[in-house]
Amino acid sequence: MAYDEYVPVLLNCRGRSCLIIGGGKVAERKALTLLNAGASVHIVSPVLRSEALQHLAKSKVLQWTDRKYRPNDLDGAFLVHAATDDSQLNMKIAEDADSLGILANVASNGEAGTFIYPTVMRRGRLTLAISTSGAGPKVSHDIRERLEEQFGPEYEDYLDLLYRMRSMIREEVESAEVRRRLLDKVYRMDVLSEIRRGGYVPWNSDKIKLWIENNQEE
Ligand SMILES: C[C@@]1(CC(=O)O)c2cc3[nH]c(cc4nc(cc5[nH]c(cc(n2)[C@H]1CCC(=O)O)[C@@](C)(CC(=O)O)[C@@H]5CCC(=O)O)C(CC(=O)O)=C4CCC(=O)O)c(CCC(=O)O)c3CC(=O)O
Ligand SMILES: NC(=O)C1=CN([C@@H]2O[C@H](COP(=O)(O)OP(=O)(O)OC[C@H]3O[C@@H](n4cnc5c(N)ncnc54)[C@H](O)[C@@H]3O)[C@@H](O)[C@H]2O)C=CC1
Repeated sequence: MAYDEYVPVLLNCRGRSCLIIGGGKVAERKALTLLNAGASVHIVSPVLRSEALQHLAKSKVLQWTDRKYRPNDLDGAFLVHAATDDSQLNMKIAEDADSLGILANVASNGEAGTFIYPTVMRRGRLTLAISTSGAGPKVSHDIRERLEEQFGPEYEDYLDLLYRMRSMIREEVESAEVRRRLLDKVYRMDVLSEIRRGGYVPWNSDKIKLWIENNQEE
């Protein structure tokens, strides 16, 4: 059967205005994802059925407008979640958003929106995102659990070091050829095993600088 092939991207939502219509279980899950990413979250819903959302609204971690959806709620939004328990309304919200060029996720019918969520596993900067393109999110969940065993917490320290080394090489080494040589060596370093064995001490800037100086030759 034909289906849409989604384009996987990682969105930077920090400081961006993200709207959620509805205040139930799905709204809660999406709000927490967005808040963790530093987004500015606005919920429009006559009631907040989720207790977590009630606390977040009370403490002003997110903005709550306690009434039903109106089309002008979309003004200025970067993206919107149509997460009410009224699937006709969710479709209408997605249409309104699309006509304004605003990204829309539809909880009751993923295919009607412009984006869907994968299930996500994080290890610091490592993000593994798994999706069945709407076939059955439980399968994505089960695959994530298997990957969690395969990719341990050591990736966080490892990618932190990799990030700092790559940044410093890009900043400090002018020759593209030397940069390439250094990066080859960085990727070949077996820091992961060292972290797994225990006793790894995160490298400071001096140690990274010294390593860069000493590894420029073939
Ligand atoms: C298309 C998509 C759109 C989107 O939400 O972006 C979508 C749509 C729908 N989900 C439905 C049901 C459930 N969704 C979950 C859970 C998750 N759903 C997520 C993503 C997606 N769900 C996108 C596709 C992702 C993919 O294909 O991989 C996860 C991965 C991420 C997240 O939500 O953050 C998160 C798991 C996090 C984790 O545990 O790892 C559970 C389980 C639970 O609640 O615990 C159930 C009940 C069990 C069941 O029905 O399978 C229904 C039917 C509603 C109805 O019956 O009315 C629809 C509507 C439809 O199918 O179109
Ligand atoms: N995408 C996903 O992962 C999942 C999607 N679903 C679907 O998502 C829908 C929502 O699920 P839940 O969050 O569990 O529902 P829920 O019943 O917990 O919450 C629905 C919320 O929508 C609000 N609402 C109703 N009419 C509104 C309006 N006119 N304007 C603004 N808000 C309005 C209600 O006040 C309530 O806060 C379900 O109907 C189901 O089809 C369900 C489970 C998972």
